[in-house]
Amino acid sequence: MTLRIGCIADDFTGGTDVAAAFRRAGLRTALVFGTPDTTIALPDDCDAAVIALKSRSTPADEAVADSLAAQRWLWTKGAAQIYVKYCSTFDSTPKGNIGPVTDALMETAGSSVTLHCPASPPNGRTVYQGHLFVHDQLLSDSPLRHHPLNPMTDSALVRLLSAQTRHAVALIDWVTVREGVEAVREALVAHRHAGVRHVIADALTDDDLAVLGAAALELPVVAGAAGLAEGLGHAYPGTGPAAAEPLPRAGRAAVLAGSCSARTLEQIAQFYAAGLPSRHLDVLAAATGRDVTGEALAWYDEQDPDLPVLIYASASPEELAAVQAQLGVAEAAAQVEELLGTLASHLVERGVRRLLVAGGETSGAVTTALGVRAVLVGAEADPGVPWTYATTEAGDLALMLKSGNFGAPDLFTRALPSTAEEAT
Ligand SMILES: Nc1ncnc2c1ncn2[C@@H]1O[C@H](COP(=O)(O)OP(=O)(O)O)[C@@H](O)[C@H]1O
Ligand SMILES: O=C(O)[C@@H](O)C(=O)COP(=O)(O)O
Repeated sequence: MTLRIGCIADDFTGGTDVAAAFRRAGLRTALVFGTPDTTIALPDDCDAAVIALKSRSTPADEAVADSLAAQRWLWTKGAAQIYVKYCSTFDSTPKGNIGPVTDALMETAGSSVTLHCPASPPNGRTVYQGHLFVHDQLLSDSPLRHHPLNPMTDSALVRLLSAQTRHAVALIDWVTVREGVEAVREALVAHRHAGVRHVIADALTDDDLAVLGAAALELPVVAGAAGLAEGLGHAYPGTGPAAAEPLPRAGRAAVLAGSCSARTLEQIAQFYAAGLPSRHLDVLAAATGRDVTGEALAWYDEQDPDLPVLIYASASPEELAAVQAQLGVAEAAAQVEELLGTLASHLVERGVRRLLVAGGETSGAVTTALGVRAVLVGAEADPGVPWTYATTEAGDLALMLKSGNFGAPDLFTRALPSTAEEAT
């Protein structure tokens, strides 16, 4: 098996997002969680493999080391091109990690120029004159300016990336992108001759990203969000729509939510409003030693097995601030991850076979607890939110890992219909 493309994603849900993009482009795609070792085997006939790391907010030297290890592994599988997947809101700080990781991967690949574009039009992220927009707002006016780890207070991508690399950064503007593949290729060559290493491109639509993907096909390293990955995927010869995999239907369905993002809170409210069973986890009580997991499992055992259930730690901004003030941010997060990871293992042991997880960090905790290292990527329920298929010690599992802000408000109820609804 030889991969057409290998991808390194800087978080787990970013990994599912980009894997879904490759699949949309017709590539049979595998997703691996964490730096792979020799025990990880890819399914046969994969065209693309995504390694999802937790390198978005780690110290830059760790992110570089993990990414280089992932690159080495992807090379052993034959990947000729490496795609660096970061967040469509360019989540990073002046210390990194987008600049240092991309520089290191380019250096080992012997590459002198790369193309970047964080646009992801289905999720409202576009780039114009090198400025990143989130729907109708500049990134720096959007809620991302309040991000707890990397507040995005600037929208100018050339300036943001210049702070993270000692190499020159420049822009290919939208007018050039609209001129087509040859114009972009020529601009890339001109920038390379001028000593520019990182070229950021404007993109407003998927068509723009298709142009960029075709122009970047020969570059050893390309970087951006899921949109450019799809553009690249479409540019590979002989790719076409992938067949949908069947969703395992036998077994119960559950949602575990640890994201406190506005969209996840809406999805929780919608699930509750539909009259479906949901239970909130008391994080403060867990921190005092109460058996919150045991109580939640006893509650689960009493529910109608034909209905999906929701168990969540997710909290409103006020509630979150109160818990964090009492426990500290790290301890609060550790409590939540321990609760949701343990619950995931117990639920799968009890027969849950469709599991939707809301939140990037939360998804990391759940996959780790379940011992899931590699999955095959299936159909999307919403843009960037695919079903994936895993094998666990307890049996086969359909797993949906959702980035906090992704998915329509009715995602939970739509993705996990009750057994009676499915039968109709
Ligand atoms: N009730 C709560 N109290 C304190 N922290 C919480 C609570 N619920 C969730 N968290 C924390 O909020 C963070 C949510 O992050 P994550 O799962 O990555 O979601 P997103 O994708 O929305 O960023 C996690 O670190 C989680 O531990
Ligand atoms: O590119 C994107 O927007 C997503 O794939 C992503 O990385 C979102 O980040 P989290 O919400 O932290 O999962």
